[in-house]
Order: sequence, then C-alpha cells, then structure tokens
Amino acid sequence: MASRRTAAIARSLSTGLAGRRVFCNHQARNPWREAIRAISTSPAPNPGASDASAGGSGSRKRTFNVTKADAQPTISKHHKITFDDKRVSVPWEEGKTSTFQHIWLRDHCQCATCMHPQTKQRQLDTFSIPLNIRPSLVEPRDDGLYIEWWGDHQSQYTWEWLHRHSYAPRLEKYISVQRKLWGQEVANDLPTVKYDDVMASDAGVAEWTSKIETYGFCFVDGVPVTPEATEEVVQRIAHIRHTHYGGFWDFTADLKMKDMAYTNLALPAHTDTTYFTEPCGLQMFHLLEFEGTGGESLLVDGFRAARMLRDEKPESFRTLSTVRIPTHASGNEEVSIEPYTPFPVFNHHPVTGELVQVRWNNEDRATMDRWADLEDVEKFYQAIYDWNEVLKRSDGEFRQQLEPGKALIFDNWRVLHGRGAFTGHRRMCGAYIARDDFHSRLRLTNYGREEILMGL
Ligand SMILES: C[N+](C)(C)CCCC[C@H](N)C(=O)O
Ligand SMILES: O=C(O)CCC(=O)C(=O)O
Repeated sequence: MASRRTAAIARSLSTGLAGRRVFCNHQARNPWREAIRAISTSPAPNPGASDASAGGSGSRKRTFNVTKADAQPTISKHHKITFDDKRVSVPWEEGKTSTFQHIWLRDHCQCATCMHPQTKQRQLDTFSIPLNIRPSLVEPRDDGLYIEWWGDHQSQYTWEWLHRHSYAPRLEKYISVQRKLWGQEVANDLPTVKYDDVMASDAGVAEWTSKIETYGFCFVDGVPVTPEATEEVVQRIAHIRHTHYGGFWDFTADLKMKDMAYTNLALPAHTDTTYFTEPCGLQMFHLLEFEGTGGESLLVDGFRAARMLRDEKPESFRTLSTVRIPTHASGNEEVSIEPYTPFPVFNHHPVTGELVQVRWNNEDRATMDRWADLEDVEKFYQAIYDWNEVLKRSDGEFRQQLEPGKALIFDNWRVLHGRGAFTGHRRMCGAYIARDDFHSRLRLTNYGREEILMGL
C-alpha cells in the first residue's frame, strides 16, 4: 500500500507542474498499472426496479471492508485499554488493536466546545494544545472512551467513531463504487425514475442519484414539458452550475452561443466542458420541441469503453492516461477558457488508482505543440484512433430519440454523449450540476446525515 500510495502521490505531485503547459507523457510510475484493476464493475440492482418507497432517505448503509465481515466496534473483553506518554491503545474484540496518539485524540475531540455543534467545524485552537499533551485519566465507558487531559479538558469518543477512524491500523476500508457498466443492451432496461417520486421526497432523489451513480445516467419520466419544470426537477439534486452558456439553458440551432451544440450538425460522442479545470459533473437534457428529421441522442459508457481499450490496447490506454491534451472554448468573443493545466483523457484517483474521470472532446482539443519526444506524436494519434474505434462500436452505443416529458441526466465524468445531425426546429433545455454537489446529495439522501458526519 505504501509503495502504491507513494507512486500515486509522486504522480499527483508530478502532474502539478503549475504554469507550464505540459502534456507530454511524463514517466510517472506506471499509473496505468494501478488503473488496470481499478475500473470497478460490480453487479448492481435491476435498473428498472423502483425502490423509491423501499429505498427511503438514509436507508442504505455504506459498505465497508472491516477486518472481519461481522466486526463490530466492540472493545475486547480480555485485553485492557492502555496508554503511555505518547499514545492510547484500544484492543478490539475482532482481534486488532488501534493506536491513537494523544495529540491526535485531543485535536479530534468531539465535544461541543471543540467541535461547533451546528456548523460541525473545529473551533478548538489546535495550536493551543501542547505537542507533548497526555491524559491524566483514560477510562472505557459503555458509550465510549472517556479521557481527562492535563489542563483539565475532558473528551469522550464513541466506540463506533474510534473504530471508524482507526488509522493504526485502518480497520474500515471503503469498497469501490458498485457501478454497472453497460453497452447497447442497456436499452432493454433503462434506468428510470418517476418525476412525481423525485419531486415528492428525498427518498425519490435517493433512488435517482443512486441510479445515476450506478449506471452513469437516468431518465426522469413524466416531467412537464416546460423549461420551468425541468429547471425545478434538476434542482432537486443541487443548485445549477453556471458557465458562460448561462445557468439553465433553453437552446435551438441558432448559434446564439458560438458552439456547435447550437447548430444542427452531428456531434460525435464526447464529454462536455473539457476546457474547465473541473468539467461539469452532471448534465441534463430535456427535449421540448422537435419538428424535423434526425437529431437522435447517443450515449456511450466511457468507463466500459476505457476498460475495453485497456484490455485490448494497453499501450494506447497508458498513452491516454498520461498524455495531457490542451483544450479550449473560444467561440464566443468575450470568452477563451482553458484549464490551469491540460489533462489526459483517462484520469485516475491519486490514491486508489481507480479511473474517476473520462475527458474526451476532439472538437475542443487545442494545438498540441509540446512533446517530450517525436515518437510520442505518432503514439498519441495511434492511441486516439484506437480510442475512437472503441467508442464507435455499435454494441457500445445507446441511441435514442429524446422525447418531450422524458428528461435525461448523465454523469459527464463517465458517460459520453452525442447527437445525429438534424433538420427542422429542435428546442432543448437543461443544465449542469457540479460533481461535488451531486455527490453531496447522493450520499446524504442514500446514507443519511448522521452516517455521513460519523465518517468525516
Ligand atoms: C450549454 N449547452 C449544453 C447547451 C451547450 C454546451 C456546449 C458544450 C461544448 N460543446 C462542450 O463540449 O463542452
Ligand atoms: O443537442 C443535443 O442533443 C446535445 C448537444 C450536446 O452534445 C452538448 O450540448 O454538449
């Protein structure tokens, strides 16, 4: 774990070359090796099943890999809690012993004077704690560990909190997101929720956000065919993320904004806003009006496609995990947006190595004029040709003509979207939601605030 973490930290540090527009494939230590096993694909519940009633807000328990499947935060009946001049040792019934340094425990005191009871922020002045602080009393009690500190402060830590935050050793590890990767067959059982459920309760939002996390997209059935109702339903997840396109958009092929989305041209599978340091997290589309031909929508599961590229063309997967691609949005005269640094197509979690984000928009790719060496140019083009070939496979494409009343929302960090060329009048509305705002709502509605606060 330490070497992997070191490699990941080394890689994440080396990607932070601020100021220089570097996109050459710096020789980080095998980031793609960590990604090899990290595109999590786990069985997920049946997408069609509506569990708004059963789901309920806060009903899902977060799953953790504890040392034993049934490990409970129960202290050992046979071994005593001890402490020396540096640390407290807590032996658990599961056979592990956690060590907590005194300074760490004091700094993490959960009492109402150290942790603001409403804002959940630390109000203790950490730097007022003597670095050599130690307890005058350590006492196990039914509801947790009670400590009296020199300088007469008292702290109490529940057993569940100590077990959850044990760091030496880590007792509870988070299991990867249980995603279901899909191809064309997803059309047979589309992840869908009911507008009324979403508007009526947080349980409905829990079901909706859970399906977006699992499948990378979800339809909302029964949305009134107005921009107002569409704006209202997307805000059931979070506030809208504003960009130079505005907040909530209602657009047609009038080139009102100088972007090809505002034309009737075909758009190949892409992710949006690759020119922002943080691409938008979710994107909603609701077709309001259409009299014409063509214009069908396309979705491709970028995580499934990435796994296929990794398995079939590992060198191309590695290239697209390391070569940084400059991007821009400069069609509108008052705007020219670039990220603070270019990013690769495949972006991995700096610690777990898991694939967390696909950034791919060939239309918004800027000039690539900085290469570590010449053959990287051919390697890059080979890699994007291989990637494009995978994206274009019909068994990975979900194509559907959107219809009024059925809004589509998708994870722009995972799912690529596109559309066919069209003729006639076509009016579409929708909005972006930032990734962290989506994750906040997903976790709170599915696990409940108490569970989330316990883990912070
Ligand atoms: C705002 N609205 C969704 C209508 C258009 C956005 C244009 C997105 C741009 N082509 C990109 O790929 O980021
Ligand atoms: O008009 C559509 O269906 C999609 C437009 C699009 O791809 C975008 O706005 O990024």
